[in-house]
Amino acid sequence: MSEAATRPTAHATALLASLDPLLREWLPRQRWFAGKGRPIGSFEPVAVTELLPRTAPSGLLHLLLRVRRPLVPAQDTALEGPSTEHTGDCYQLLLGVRRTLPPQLAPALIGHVTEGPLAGQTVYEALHDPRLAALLLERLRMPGRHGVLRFERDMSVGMPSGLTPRPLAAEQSNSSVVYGDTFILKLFRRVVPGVNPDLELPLHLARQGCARVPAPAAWFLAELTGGAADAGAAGEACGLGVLQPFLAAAEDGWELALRMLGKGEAFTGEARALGRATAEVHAALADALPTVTLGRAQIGLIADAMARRLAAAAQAVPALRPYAPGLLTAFEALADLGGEGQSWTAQRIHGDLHLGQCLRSPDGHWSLIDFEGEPARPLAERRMPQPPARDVAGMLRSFDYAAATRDPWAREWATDCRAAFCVGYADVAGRDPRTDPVLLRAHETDKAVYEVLYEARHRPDWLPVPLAAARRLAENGSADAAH
Ligand SMILES: Nc1ncnc2c1ncn2[C@@H]1O[C@H](COP(=O)(O)OP(=O)(O)O)[C@@H](O)[C@H]1O
Ligand SMILES: O=P(O)(O)O[C@H]1O[C@H](CO)[C@@H](O[C@H]2O[C@H](CO)[C@@H](O)[C@H](O)[C@H]2O)[C@H](O)[C@H]1O
Repeated sequence: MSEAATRPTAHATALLASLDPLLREWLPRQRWFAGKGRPIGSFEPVAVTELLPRTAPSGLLHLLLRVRRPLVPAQDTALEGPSTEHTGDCYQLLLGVRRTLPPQLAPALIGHVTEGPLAGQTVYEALHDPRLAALLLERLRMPGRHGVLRFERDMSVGMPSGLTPRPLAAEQSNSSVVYGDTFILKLFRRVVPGVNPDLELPLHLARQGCARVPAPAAWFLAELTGGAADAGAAGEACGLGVLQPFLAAAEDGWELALRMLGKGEAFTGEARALGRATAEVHAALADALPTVTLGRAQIGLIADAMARRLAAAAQAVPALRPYAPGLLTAFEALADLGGEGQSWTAQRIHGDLHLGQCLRSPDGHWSLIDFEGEPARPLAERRMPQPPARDVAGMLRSFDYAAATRDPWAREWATDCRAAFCVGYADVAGRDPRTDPVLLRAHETDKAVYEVLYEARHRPDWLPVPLAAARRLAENGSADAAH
């Protein structure tokens, strides 16, 4: 967020000061908070919007909050992602405010305010309060502005009022609420100025008639004027949330894969179908948005960026260091191929494709969700055209992850799924991703490096999974000998 866009009013500053001690304690415990393990320096209000006045029984505060942290050593910054001490990270909070919290809302408690404009009030996670979650849906039903917030919708999609809200239990990078098993609202947590690909790409895909993505029905943004100082985002609104049809009967690919693995059943038929779905989405994105040819210079830049990410990850996670020289050979081989005149096409892609981003309807139809890209990467980077091999590599890694949940590691299962996925991809794209082994290996290596950082940061118990892949990729160039 830019400095100018975020000049706080005296009221917003006082409000935030009264919440300061609560948020300091509560924020680091949230899965979506990227600043774990580093002390919070200061909070600054980027925008405060009262969606419901603080009159009985409850008020609804929408808060965009910048969290600044003190200067830390480079390795910690690598672990944390791209935020800097200068800009900090901006988070979206929806706070309910009540005098007393009814027992059913106890799990949503953030804390009791003792000083300032909110003194004597109890603050809690608004999305857990059916009354406040319903109010948000009502706002989405009626396009228009509310302070800095702008609500928009696709008027061709019917949106009944009165749908019962329930927050989704699985807290991931963001937070979601399901309305009457009809819609799901995804609220972005760590927000940056500019077009959010999780709204942008599904809108384009819907306009292309691509049936692989639930089409956005409504969305909301923040208009923070004042000349944004952040890279490439000047004047662009900041995406805050998207409402999509909820595929109530669908099962996500990760759960399904684990279930089938548990029963000793093959997943190759589904893996092949997933390959086809991915290739269809890629084809639609290539039709809808510009593509570019990657020549020698661009391939060199991609290989350099991968090598830099590896160096940063190895610095942050000591356990990765023994494999770094072997992993680097994947990026050197990519740069060499670029030097030999090899070129590839880059296009907009999903950006963080894994089994958990794929939903299978009971009729066997696969949909893809969550086009936000890797949450830790800068927005401009996430919105750049990239080789589709990046998504393919993401899925190949995911089969490896699923296999790693078994003891002993179900390596053959993963190998079969990886091959089937590539065959399915080729069914639609006309070209098997394995035809470009150097490109695929580089992307798979880059993904495994990303995963090492991700797990170190969010789920240390899972770190052995990408580390084992790093070891295999460093030794023999393939995460589970699928080639
Ligand atoms: N359209 C949908 N229909 C059914 N379930 C969905 C839909 N969109 C998301 N979900 C569920 O919500 C979870 C979180 O959504 P996702 O977009 O991946 O959020 P995050 O960015 O927090 O990971 C998914 O794993 C999936 O189970
Ligand atoms: O929260 P997101 O879904 O946007 O993605 C992040 O979290 C994922 C884990 O929830 C993480 O995925 C990794 O773990 C998965 C198993 O839980 C596995 O299927 C993926 O292959 C693996 O990358 C993802 O990397 C991260 O961006």
